[in-house]
Amino acid sequence: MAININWGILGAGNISSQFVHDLCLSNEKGDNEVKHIVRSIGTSSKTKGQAFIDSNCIKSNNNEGIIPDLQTYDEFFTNDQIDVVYVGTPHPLHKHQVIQALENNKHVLCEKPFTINSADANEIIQLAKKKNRFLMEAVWTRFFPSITLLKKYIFEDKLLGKINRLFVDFAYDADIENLPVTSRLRDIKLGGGSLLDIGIYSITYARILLDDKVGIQATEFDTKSFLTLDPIDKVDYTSSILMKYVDGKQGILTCSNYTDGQEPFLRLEGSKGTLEMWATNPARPKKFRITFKDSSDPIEYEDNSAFNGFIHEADAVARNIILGKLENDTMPLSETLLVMKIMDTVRAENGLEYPEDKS
Ligand SMILES: NC(=O)C1=CN([C@@H]2O[C@H](COP(=O)(O)OP(=O)(O)OC[C@H]3O[C@@H](n4cnc5c(N)ncnc54)[C@H](OP(=O)(O)O)[C@@H]3O)[C@@H](O)[C@H]2O)C=CC1
Ligand SMILES: O=C1OC[C@@H](O)[C@H](O)[C@H]1O
Repeated sequence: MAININWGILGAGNISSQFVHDLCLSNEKGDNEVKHIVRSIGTSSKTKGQAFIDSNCIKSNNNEGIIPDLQTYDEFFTNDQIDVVYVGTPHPLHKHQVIQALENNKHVLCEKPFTINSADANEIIQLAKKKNRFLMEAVWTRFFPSITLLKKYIFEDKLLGKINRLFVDFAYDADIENLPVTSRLRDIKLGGGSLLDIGIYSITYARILLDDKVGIQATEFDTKSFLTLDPIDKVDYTSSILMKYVDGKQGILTCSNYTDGQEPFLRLEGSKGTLEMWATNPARPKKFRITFKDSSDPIEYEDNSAFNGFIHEADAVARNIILGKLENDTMPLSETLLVMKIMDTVRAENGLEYPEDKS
């Protein structure tokens, strides 16, 4: 079945570029039943928006004959050719922009973290229900083929046996000291710090690999945590979370903006074997190896496709919308709330408050 889906891309920045790259590549290859059409770029600067179109090679021949509109944010939300808005702006803007999109009857795929706290997340989830629109947090990691395969190996085939521990470290040297204080990584008003930006992935891996359930069906767990707050910026650049599930298995989940992490960035230990994962960007699970205690042949997997990996979530969103679904089974809104609540708890334990927490 051919599916056409019309995207509006909000914010002509880094992640929107990477997302749009995959949509255009998919159209160019021509072997996807889903045609992703970029209808509009919502941007604060049309010059920047034009550069975005040029540098990402959005052309009529890879965009179903369409040259996207360049629109101000206000024009963008009332564009009636847009089916679904992709929100690719800094974290604190997400809430208001998701509300604007929903109020204009658009479906929404919103970048992680969905909002700054779970109360705000809940507010927009309720609005999406009221407006009868699809809404999802863009946790692209969950949609990679490697993750589907790993869940089968771990939970159905039980290749690793009984799972005992998971170590995940998302760390890269962001050269914080030399970034302008207005950078979204540093500025508390732009949701700066590591937990909401990259710690969310360490938590996501724990949710994927330590629990075969998702959202409201999740297995019970407990957490303890440490954040180190920068005395000047007042946000965290180092975060450590311990997670313990009711059956005793533990997650040791860390992240840092101060240092490049070691490879493999992830190790899952079971009674029969060990899973390790490698990635230049741990959000993209493109390579893993499972080794066995009984010396049977290891299982190795590597995804060498030219896609960044956003195509998997984009296809899932398009299919859900065409079917009239309001949320996605792989990344339901209750899972967003669950992860947001973990981050609320970690922040409360460590005194990290954003302006949004006070409103
Ligand atoms: N899924 C993933 O792997 C990744 C997700 N992200 C998420 O995407 C979001 C955006 O991150 P990223 O693309 O790196 O950020 P960028 O700063 O590169 O881009 C954000 C864009 O948002 C727009 N914007 C609107 N208001 C502001 C403002 N006050 N300050 C800065 N930008 C503004 C700008 O677009 P314009 O000028 O066109 O209006 C800007 O280019 C974050 O929430 C982040 O967590 C980020 C990286 C990877
Ligand atoms: O989501 C993300 O993944 C990759 C990181 O480099 C980036 O800061 C973050 O937003």
